[in-house]
Amino acid sequence: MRNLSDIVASVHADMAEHIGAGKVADYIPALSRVDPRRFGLAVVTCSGERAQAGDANVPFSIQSISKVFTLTLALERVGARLWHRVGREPSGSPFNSIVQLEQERGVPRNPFINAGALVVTDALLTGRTPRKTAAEILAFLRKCSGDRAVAIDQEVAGSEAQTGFRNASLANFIRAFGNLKNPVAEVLDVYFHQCALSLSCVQLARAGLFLAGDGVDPLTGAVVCRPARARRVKALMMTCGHYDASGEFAFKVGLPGKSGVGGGILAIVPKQAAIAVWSPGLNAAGTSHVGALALERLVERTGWSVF
Ligand SMILES: NC(=O)CC[C@H](N)C(=O)O
Repeated sequence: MRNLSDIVASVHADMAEHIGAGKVADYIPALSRVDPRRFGLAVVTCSGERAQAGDANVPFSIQSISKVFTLTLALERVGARLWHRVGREPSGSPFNSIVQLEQERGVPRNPFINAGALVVTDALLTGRTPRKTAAEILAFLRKCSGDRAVAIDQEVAGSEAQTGFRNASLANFIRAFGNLKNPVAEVLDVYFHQCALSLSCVQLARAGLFLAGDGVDPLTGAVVCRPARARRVKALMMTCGHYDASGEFAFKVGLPGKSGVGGGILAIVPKQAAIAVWSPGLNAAGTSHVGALALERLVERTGWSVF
């Protein structure tokens, strides 16, 4: 393999003709204002090697990528009991779909669709206030990234609340089946704050590195979760991380990944590295168009596909 920095630079160069493609999320002003020509890429390996390109130090809204971290936290807190309340199968439906919830009696298909993420957030909230819960999620991201500067964008959180009618519907529907334990307003409050976490590619790749290290941060030795948990979170990222485009991402990239409508993607190379890419233009499934393409090229050149 060529030098990692050279590969990352070559992927960045190859994206020049694609940058700007896709549709920037426009459901809230703070996202619609983002320049579609932004592109960042960061890689951190388990041996501490780092490479980055473009806007890799510019913070962006990680949105649904936060679901990877809340799932890890909730599993640590409530253990396997969580699986009585949320499934582990791909949904084949868009991230904010409600259709399966009625047929499946309020048990969401998986923790990465919005319905499932709301149940996971509810599990984190039990016994705590929304404020404390959001603060714990933020503290977890700061711990994983090793960066105290990681923050929640309060403007994004506020706009999510003003426009979150779908999420409110999902939460009320789940609550009607008894699968939310806390008041809907509190669950939504925490969920909107976790979606508003703001990290750069460098911070996000670093934060995800414990998943490459089987639950242990390979650079500090800190234990984040048990190896089996890290393996399972990665399995779900592979099968469900991109909603109804998860099969396509596995086919083209071949890594466990999680997308967010802010245009970020976190991808994990088991035992080797964590990668974060950011380009705000989305495909129809809400995954960064150029981000997915950049990962495809990176994996071709590193041989990092798990398949
Ligand atoms: N896919 C996403 O990133 C969705 C997150 C968005 N805030 C929502 O809940 O609708």
